[in-house]
Amino acid sequence: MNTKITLAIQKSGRLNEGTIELLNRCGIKISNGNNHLKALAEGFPMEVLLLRDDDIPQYVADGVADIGILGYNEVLEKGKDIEVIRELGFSRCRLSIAVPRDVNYSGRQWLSGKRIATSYPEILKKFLNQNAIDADIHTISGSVEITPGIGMADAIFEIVSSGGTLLSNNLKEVDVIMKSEAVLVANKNLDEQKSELLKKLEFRIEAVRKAQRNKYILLNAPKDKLNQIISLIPGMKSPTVLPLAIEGWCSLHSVVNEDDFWEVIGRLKDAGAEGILVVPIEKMVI
Ligand SMILES: Nc1ncnc2c1ncn2[C@@H]1O[C@H](COP(=O)(O)OP(=O)(O)OP(=O)(O)O)[C@@H](O)[C@H]1O
Ligand SMILES: O=P(O)(O)OC[C@H]1O[C@H](OP(=O)(O)OP(=O)(O)O)[C@H](O)[C@@H]1O
Ligand SMILES: [Mg+2]
Repeated sequence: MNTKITLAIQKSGRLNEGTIELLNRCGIKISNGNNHLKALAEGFPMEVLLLRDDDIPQYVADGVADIGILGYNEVLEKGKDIEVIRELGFSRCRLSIAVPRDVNYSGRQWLSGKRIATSYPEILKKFLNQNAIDADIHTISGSVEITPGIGMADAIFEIVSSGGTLLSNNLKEVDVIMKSEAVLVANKNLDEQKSELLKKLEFRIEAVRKAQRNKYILLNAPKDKLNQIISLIPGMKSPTVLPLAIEGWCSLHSVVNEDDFWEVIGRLKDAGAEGILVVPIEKMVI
């Protein structure tokens, strides 16, 4: 089968690094860098289009690209008829209302009659409609945070991550409207062969994401505490238990989820575990 799947990714910017890293972890290397609009991938039957992120929804909807990677915020803003396949766990941010630091923001109705600057007018429009707020939307493509300071707007609706840009422009975040992260999207009418390739890519992404969310854990445990310790780290099927050279002790190998990692470590120590080692997992297939 000679079919290739065409993936649209951001040429440069906030998504580019995370996208390339994810592809690399999936065993896919983009060969001729990012100086071209089109690149060939090694390690997967794939062609890559390097675009501005704003254009990706249209390319995917039209079928010029079969699949794409972009921020969920941009998918919502463009409102094209494309399918969101899965979240990818990078370029995490939120879209928030922010106002000058000295404003006494009493609630959403404060926005009534105000001028709000944004690069995401459609998402903002929907939010204002849902809350029955009548406000002026000023659409600009960048540097939204400077607009209140120069008297162009009373509030902004923008991407916030660390909050550093707001801080340096004397603004404060007052309302988080949505959360976003990079997502994999697809054209809704892929033929059978391309759907098959998409499934293979999803399988690789799933293995990488699972590995990122989990850690491999090795520890020594007194045999009389084994059952209690096993219940704390059940692992994929069950932990591996190996005898130690010292009588009455064994070594336990398992997998622990990153989210409850510190809590579990604390409980393992309380239960008598010693010599705890935690190592990253490269890929994880269940
Ligand atoms: N500070 C941030 N932290 C995390 N994610 C972010 C941040 N800023 C933007 N993003 C995410 O990355 C996406 C792309 O952001 P970027 O600033 O590179 O866009 P852009 O300037 O519109 O790029 P392009 O030139 O491709 O149009 C955003 O739509 C958002 O999903
Ligand atoms: O809360 P922070 O961590 O400060 O991040 C938020 C900023 O990041 C993005 O801009 P970016 O830095 O990508 O610059 P851009 O204006 O070129 O998009 C976004 O548009 C915000 O301005
Ligand atoms: Mg853009």
